[in-house]
Amino acid sequence: MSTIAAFYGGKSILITGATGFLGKVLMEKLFRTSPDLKVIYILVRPKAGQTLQQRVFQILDSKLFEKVKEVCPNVHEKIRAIYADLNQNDFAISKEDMQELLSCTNIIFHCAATVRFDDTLRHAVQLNVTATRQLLLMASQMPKLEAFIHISTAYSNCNLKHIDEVIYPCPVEPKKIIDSLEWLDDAIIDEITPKLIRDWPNIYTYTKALGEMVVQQESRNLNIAIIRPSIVGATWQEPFPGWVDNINGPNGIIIATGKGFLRAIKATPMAVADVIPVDTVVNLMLAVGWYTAVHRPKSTLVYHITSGNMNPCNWHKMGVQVLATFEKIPFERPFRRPNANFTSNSFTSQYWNAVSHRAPAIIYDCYLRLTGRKPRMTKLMNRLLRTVSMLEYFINRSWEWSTYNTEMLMSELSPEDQRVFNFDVRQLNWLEYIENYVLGVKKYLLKEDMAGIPKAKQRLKRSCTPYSTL
Ligand SMILES: CCCCCCCCCCCCCCCCCCCCCC(=O)SCCNC(=O)CCNC(=O)[C@H](O)C(C)(C)COP(=O)(O)OP(=O)(O)OC[C@H]1O[C@@H](n2cnc3c(N)ncnc32)[C@H](O)[C@@H]1OP(=O)(O)O
Ligand SMILES: NC(=O)C1=CN([C@@H]2O[C@H](COP(=O)(O)OP(=O)(O)OC[C@H]3O[C@@H](n4cnc5c(N)ncnc54)[C@H](OP(=O)(O)O)[C@@H]3O)[C@@H](O)[C@H]2O)C=CC1
Repeated sequence: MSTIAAFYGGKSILITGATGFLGKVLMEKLFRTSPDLKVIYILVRPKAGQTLQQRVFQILDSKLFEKVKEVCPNVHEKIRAIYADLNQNDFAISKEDMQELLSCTNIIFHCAATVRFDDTLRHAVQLNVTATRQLLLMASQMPKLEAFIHISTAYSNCNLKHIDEVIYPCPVEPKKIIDSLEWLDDAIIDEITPKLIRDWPNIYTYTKALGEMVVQQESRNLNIAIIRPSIVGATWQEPFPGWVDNINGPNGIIIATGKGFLRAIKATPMAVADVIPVDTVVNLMLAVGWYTAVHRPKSTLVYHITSGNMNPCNWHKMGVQVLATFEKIPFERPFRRPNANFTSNSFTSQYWNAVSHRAPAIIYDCYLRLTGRKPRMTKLMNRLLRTVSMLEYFINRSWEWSTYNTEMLMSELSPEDQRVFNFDVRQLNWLEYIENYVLGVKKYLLKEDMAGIPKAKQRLKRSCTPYSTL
């Protein structure tokens, strides 16, 4: 029997961000490996016209949770959705719910965050910094709390080239920023933002760094650990390969390339593509939860969960394999035949943007106008190019993350735990992983029918010019 799985048995676990990409995979694994856990509290807000219960049912009824229903048939009874908005004071949690959380919680996994690169500083600080402080305050009032696991990002210190498993100080104290945001108006905040974030590439990474500082400052006597994943990608193995559910990170680029919109990307082909499968991250999170609670390290340990130093893949290798997979498993109704290149030169990149992106979009919009339809390709292309430009920072650089704590933890696990909670990325076969990833994007994100593959292949063979069937 796995020691880690047994540890979570009978426990009350609080998860923030449970409706997000990482949070869902975390819940799935917890229920599947520790079906005798007591309860998972999830802090949820109503969204897109759905109540909390509807959101929970939608998650539990998804393909991701199919295996869970076999091992934990009463899973619905073990999830307790608590109304909460992390943007508000006290998270707008009712008194009764708060009382229950404070008196029962054993473990906290804090995953909620805004991951948008272009969020406003006010909103990003509220969610990634102030809410973390608030949650730590709650945690300090939980008599049964055994561990608080904070999810950060490997890029919280991406202004450095070599990053150790330590919390780095930020130039401005988080408290000062939180306080000043209370009285500064939005126009002034916009003006000072570039000066505040200095050499961080965006507000997201900057506020995640501030969030870590808050964890360090407000840790009191809590048992805390920080986990820093790099670019979180589709599942590698569990519960099945290739599961993804949002367009963040590489996912949107894979779609845009597979649909033939994106033909050139400004990237350094030999830079490390530090993608890490989401199930690998979740396995580490659960191992860290156990280790932190049971071994109670004296200080807050930081764990990097990255692939570059143990099993590196570069953007060239990834790109070639993505394109090769499109030949085998094409996406339906592409704008053009998928065919993309990386260019590391700004001038060439601008040339391709004009010739291969903007010009075809303008021509296609003319065609739509002439046929009495509403033009939309130029707008779509401009948004896509804006998105790609925001990701460029991460695909034109390599970082070195030390992984002593992660390796130490691996060596602490029993052979059974190393198998059930495998986070040894050295075992990852990139070519196989990337193929499953692209297939997962087609199946779970685009929701395309696999039965259409032969027809899509035939069309691909015939095509070399834009399709008009978009
Ligand atoms: C040989 C060549 C072969 C080539 C083949 C290809 C090979 C594969 C190579 C892969 C290289 C991968 C590089 C990954 C680097 C990731 C680094 C992450 C590092 C940090 C990791 C973290 O620690 S943390 C999580 C990261 N956090 C995000 O990753 C959020 C980013 N994101 C946003 O901050 C917002 O998205 C932003 C952008 C403001 C737009 O915002 P926005 O207001 O315009 O609105 P939306 O977000 O709603 O998106 C509006 C439209 O952009 C489309 N779109 C959105 N994302 C997209 C995306 N990634 N790629 C494409 N298209 C995307 C979407 O499909 C919509 O299309 P539509 O208009 O048709 O609806
Ligand atoms: N994905 C990645 O590549 C990486 C992610 N990370 C970190 O992992 C964590 C999880 O990221 P990921 O799952 O990808 O992100 P998602 O955007 O998929 O999920 C974010 C979660 O936070 C919740 N949330 C956001 N705002 C609020 C709010 N006001 N009140 C309550 N809940 C809120 C969302 O709820 P709702 O569904 O209601 O919006 C959602 O559950 C984050 O801390 C992120 O920084 C780190 C490295 C890479």
